[in-house]
Amino acid sequence: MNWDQVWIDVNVATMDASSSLPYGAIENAAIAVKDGKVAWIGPRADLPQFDALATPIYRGKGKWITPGLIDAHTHLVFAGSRANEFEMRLQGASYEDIARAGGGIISTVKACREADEETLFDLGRKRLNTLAKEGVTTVEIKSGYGLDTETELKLLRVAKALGQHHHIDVKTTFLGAHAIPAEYKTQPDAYVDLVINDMLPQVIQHKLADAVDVFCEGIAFNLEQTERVLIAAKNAGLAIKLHAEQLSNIGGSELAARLNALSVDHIEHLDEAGVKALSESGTCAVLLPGAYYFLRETKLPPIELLRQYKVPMVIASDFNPGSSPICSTKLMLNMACTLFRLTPEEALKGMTLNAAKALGIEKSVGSLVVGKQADFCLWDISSPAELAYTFGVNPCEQVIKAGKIIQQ
Ligand SMILES: N=CN[C@@H](CCC(=O)O)C(=O)O
Ligand SMILES: [Zn+2]
Repeated sequence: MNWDQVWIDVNVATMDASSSLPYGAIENAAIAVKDGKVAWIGPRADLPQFDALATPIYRGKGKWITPGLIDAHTHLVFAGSRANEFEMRLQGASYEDIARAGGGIISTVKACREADEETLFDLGRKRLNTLAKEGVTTVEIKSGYGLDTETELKLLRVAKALGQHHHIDVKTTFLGAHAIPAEYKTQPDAYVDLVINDMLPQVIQHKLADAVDVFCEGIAFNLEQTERVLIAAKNAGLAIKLHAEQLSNIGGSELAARLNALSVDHIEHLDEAGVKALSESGTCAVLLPGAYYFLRETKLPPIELLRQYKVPMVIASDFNPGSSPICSTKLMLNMACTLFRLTPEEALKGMTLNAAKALGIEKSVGSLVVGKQADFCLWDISSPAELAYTFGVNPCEQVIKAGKIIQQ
């Protein structure tokens, strides 16, 4: 056999959907990589003969390999800070009070309109570096802090550039319909027209987004406005996603399911009819424990129903300055278990295979099987449950992206 690299003496949580074992685990395993892809994976004892003198061999000393982590929901290109709102909330104001008074998303919009691309790029790169240290190999980045054509395009250009200059793969999502900007406060439908007729065509023309998202909520866009944006995106051939049922239930998830969205995100207020709709359409449920924690929400997402209806559950950081200023996948895995009562295996699946599904890239990443991209991490842990169990220690020893060691 002629391989580029081989990892031996490792245990692998493959997250292979066809395995009946927890985590799809193969103990005392080996992985061979060729041309950036997994060329062979299985028990070490079955590893075919290869030219051991000509092939770099990495010995894992019994440590664990998992697929590279995928953070499927972030707003990580932003300027400014909202620590003042954190203080206001500690004095009794709610997230909605602050948003309705012109703070919240709108205050980050002001900072992003003022920031130049270089500044935004530098901020974004530091955040990607932080995620990479914790094993992230793919991240989704949304726009949505511009709310005018120029700034929305600027944020997407920065997100794209980050993907081109960083080892982490970046999937971009156009979220022009994130909030109603002050200039359109009294005419939200005219803002939706702007999103559809001015922003979206330019996003498409410059190939700036893989998907389109809308914040469907009482403080943002109603069902009808949401549907208009999602249909325009679909007609243009883009994938769609939705921020839905975060603070109330206005039926966003059922709409998203009817339109075959890749995912609905937040969904604390989702009911059984909504869960059923997701299950029928194959739409993923993206759970965001960081926002749940930071906003001190009390309504839990319907985890048991999601299990019952076999809706793929995804865990993401939602990293943003307002509702989840937390740039840590490890903490998300932990909170998915402690706050939402997911098992560590469900949480890890939510940041690997199911996260890939939520981005429409599950054919190439998300699990370790022959033919998929060789994106994986070597962790100094004694069982995969430790990834969700500990926080504040970083057991990530090596990150491999498309077969290249990008961090060790
Ligand atoms: N819910 C809407 N959007 C973001 C919040 C962004 C903000 O508060 O800046 C979220 O996913 O939580
Ligand atoms: Zn979000």
